[in-house]
Amino acid sequence: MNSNIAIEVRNVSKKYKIYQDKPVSLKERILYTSKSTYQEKWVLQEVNLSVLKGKMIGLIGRNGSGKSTLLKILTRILKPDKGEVVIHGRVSSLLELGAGFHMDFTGRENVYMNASIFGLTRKEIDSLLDTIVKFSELEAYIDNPVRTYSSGMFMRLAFSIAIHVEPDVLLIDEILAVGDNAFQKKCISKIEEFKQKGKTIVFVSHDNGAMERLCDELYWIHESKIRQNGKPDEVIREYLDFLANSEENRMKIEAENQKEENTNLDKDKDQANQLEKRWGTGAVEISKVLMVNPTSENLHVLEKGQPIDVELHFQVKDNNANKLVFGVGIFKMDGTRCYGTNTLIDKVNFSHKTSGKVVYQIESLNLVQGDYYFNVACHHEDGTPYDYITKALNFSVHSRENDVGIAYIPHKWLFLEEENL
Ligand SMILES: Nc1ncnc2c1ncn2[C@@H]1O[C@H](COP(=O)(O)OP(=O)(O)OP(=O)(O)O)[C@@H](O)[C@H]1O
Repeated sequence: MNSNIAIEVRNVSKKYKIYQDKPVSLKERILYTSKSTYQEKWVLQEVNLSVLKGKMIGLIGRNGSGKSTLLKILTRILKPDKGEVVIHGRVSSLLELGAGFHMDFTGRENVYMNASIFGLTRKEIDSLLDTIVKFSELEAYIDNPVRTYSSGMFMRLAFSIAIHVEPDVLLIDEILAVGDNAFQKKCISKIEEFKQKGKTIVFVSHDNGAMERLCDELYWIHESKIRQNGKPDEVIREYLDFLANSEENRMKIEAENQKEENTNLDKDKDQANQLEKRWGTGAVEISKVLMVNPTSENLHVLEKGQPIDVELHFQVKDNNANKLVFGVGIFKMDGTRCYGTNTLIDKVNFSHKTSGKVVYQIESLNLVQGDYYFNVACHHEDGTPYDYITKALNFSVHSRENDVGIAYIPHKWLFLEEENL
């Protein structure tokens, strides 16, 4: 093995046994004494990777793709069924440390127990204890049993031990999912400090932004195999495109199901059900709602900030229908209204009486990542409903940013030195 390599994973495969029809009662246990049936499921297949000393790699992939299993194999909590792993140097794993905690012992006792696993003497731990406790910000709780800790406190202590025992290789699983923002920042700057000291790090996280910023190389694990590895920005782009396509397919299937449901509803005379989705006199009918971009594709998945046209195709069924007002409402899938307006509110005079289409043009779709739907409506100026459709269109917004809430509010940040105030 090249002396610059810290971690080498060669043809590693791992399978789990998935048990079926587990007997639940004592009677069942007695009656079905034969061995339980199980299926074998390969959760890692022929995984190869190597990490140079001083480099930080990240593992990304959807839930259940096998990232944590690989980390457990690196930590030696699990043995691979095939292949081998070679690691040079002392390994500290956040996974192992967390798992190694004794719930009835205090935080302080756990520091001693865990650090001693790494070969530190009592004297060495004595001199490190204050630093470990201070970093974890658990001074007030360090003499309480860890079973009384929240998951955030638990991870803070585990992370603090993991980085202070001076390992050569650090394995971290989802540290950014717990703890508050301030602590996450501290973790990230500690990880950066670690990198500068030439330590090797394997990092698993769903925070693509942090992965792109911190890692030298990413491995995308998909359905138990490495699908791609390389420069973080390239791998993340491919990964997001893949997710957007899967989402597109999911939304298409949902749209198809909804279409089918609507057709069934038309046939069904259950008025109550129909009213929930669609109501109005029918004097004007919204026959089609489409989201299109400048090349006129019918879209379901959009990038945050992209321009988009929403087309409302309508047919005037009754010539007495006049003073038409068209409206749209954008909702999150949980029913939260994000925005709503209509041609009357926007003072757009709509005097046409013939069939056609109304286009609601959005210059920049500033919604944060998530799933949404459109409600659309046509009514008379006096409020007489012609056609109201709930969930006329489902769509997803994808974003490479991690802002939260509903919509992006245009803003900037300014930093002024004290002397300039
Ligand atoms: N002890 C176990 N017994 C059986 N199946 C398991 C066991 N642990 C994990 N699995 C299965 O193995 C697969 C890979 O799990 P793993 O936890 O490695 O995925 P992951 O990529 O880390 O997912 P996540 O992002 O949700 O943490 C999943 O299908 C999971 O259900």
